[in-house]
Amino acid sequence: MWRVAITIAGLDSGGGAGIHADIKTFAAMGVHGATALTCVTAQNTYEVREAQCLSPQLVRAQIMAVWDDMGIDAGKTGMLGTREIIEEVASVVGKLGFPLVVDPVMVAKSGAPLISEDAVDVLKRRLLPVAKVVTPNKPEAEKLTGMKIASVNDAEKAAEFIHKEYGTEIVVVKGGHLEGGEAIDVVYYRGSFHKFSTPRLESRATHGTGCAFSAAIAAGLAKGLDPLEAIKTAKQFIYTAIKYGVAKGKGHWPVNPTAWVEIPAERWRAYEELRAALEAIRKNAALFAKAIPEVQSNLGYVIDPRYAVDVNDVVAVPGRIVNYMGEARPSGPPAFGASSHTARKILALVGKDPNARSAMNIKYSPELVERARALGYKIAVVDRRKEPEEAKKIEGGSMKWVVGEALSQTGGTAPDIIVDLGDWGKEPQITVVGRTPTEVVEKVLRLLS
Ligand SMILES: Nc1ncnc2c1ncn2[C@@H]1O[C@H](COP(=O)(O)OP(=O)(O)OP(=O)(O)O)[C@@H](O)[C@H]1O
Ligand SMILES: Cc1ncc(CO)c(N)n1
Repeated sequence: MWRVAITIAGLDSGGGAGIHADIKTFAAMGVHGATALTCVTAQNTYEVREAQCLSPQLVRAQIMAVWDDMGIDAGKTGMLGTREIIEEVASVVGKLGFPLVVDPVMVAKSGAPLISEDAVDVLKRRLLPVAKVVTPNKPEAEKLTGMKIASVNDAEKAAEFIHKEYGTEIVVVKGGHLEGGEAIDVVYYRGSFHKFSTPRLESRATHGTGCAFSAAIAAGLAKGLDPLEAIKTAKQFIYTAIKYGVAKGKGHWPVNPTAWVEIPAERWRAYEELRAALEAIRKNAALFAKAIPEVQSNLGYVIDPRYAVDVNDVVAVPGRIVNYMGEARPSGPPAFGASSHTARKILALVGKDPNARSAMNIKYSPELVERARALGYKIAVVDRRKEPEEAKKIEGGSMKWVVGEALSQTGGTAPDIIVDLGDWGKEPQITVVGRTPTEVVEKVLRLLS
């Protein structure tokens, strides 16, 4: 069943915070997102240049238009801009009664005010009493309580104070601005405290964290989750969104709410692509058997490089592709993290050329190199005997060296094949490179036919 969540918030033209972050979050969390726009900001990752708010009547009309048509299962507020808009929103929400998460946005990450000075009092006295959840960060909680917050203990005191003073049922004091190796959020709910924590990320992508976090809680409430369950999921969600942030802009980079669904989707796509390519090898098993070297073959594929971190993001064949009685055979179904050698080679490749996401090692022979030349393949030849001792010592250093050496011969983009002439105790090999495993398999097939 579809649920509807509404964001009552401002527009950030840079797409990092505000309604963009909220709508992406709603989509990623599987609820239908509706919007009541409050203000437009001309903003990017490092500054707010201009802002203009709509009339309170128009904000109300947007909420009512959604309500009268689809109903609203939960909502959140972000930038509200003026005291008049806050009063209007408090009045509508008080009347309609859907669960509301208030992110008491006061200043942008870049430091610009997003609410007028005289509005804070209206927010406290009018909006917080009709809200189900409020999610202040440290400076906001300080402003709402007049307390100084330097520890988890202080955060607990502030959370309880906010509940008692303004009547919001659930108070989440966020730990993004506190010190320590963990980002700890403190929740006050029905007379008890709860802590939700993740490792603190050293990340530049913190623009829109509060927006996406409160939207994720609202999405959970819209789906009918228990509030603590909604907050717990939102915490995992925001961790992923910060970790895989959008590396764009000169200031605080935008968080990436879609990482939550894009990463699992990417892994599935990569797995399926590899499976299809292995099927093609099976169909030509006798031909491929001729290309299997002593160390055996592997075929790997890395997920979208925006999300690839290590060998666990490369899908390959566990136990490699072997020559069994004259037929090439994967020794098992593909798995992530199944190869070390091939995976590190692909990670080195994709680090230099984002299109070089798949590779397969096959047997070396001068005839195959000749055939590649005849087919017009782009070829790089690497002499391992020239590899500096330092490269050999670093974990994964050899692979980086081979790939660096190869791509320096082909002007920075990956060749179709890398010929590795081998060294003492190292079998010479050919690595066939492509955008997808299917492309790699086709390239190998053409070489062998
Ligand atoms: N560096 C970090 N590593 C891990 N989690 C973080 C980090 N920074 C913030 N968080 C988490 O992200 C969520 C949002 O918190 P934060 O304090 O950043 O909100 P905010 O300051 O209101 O954000 P903004 O105003 O930029 O939208 C919280 O759950 C917080 O613990
Ligand atoms: C429009 C808007 N809403 C909220 C924030 C808080 O991050 C921002 N920077 N811009």
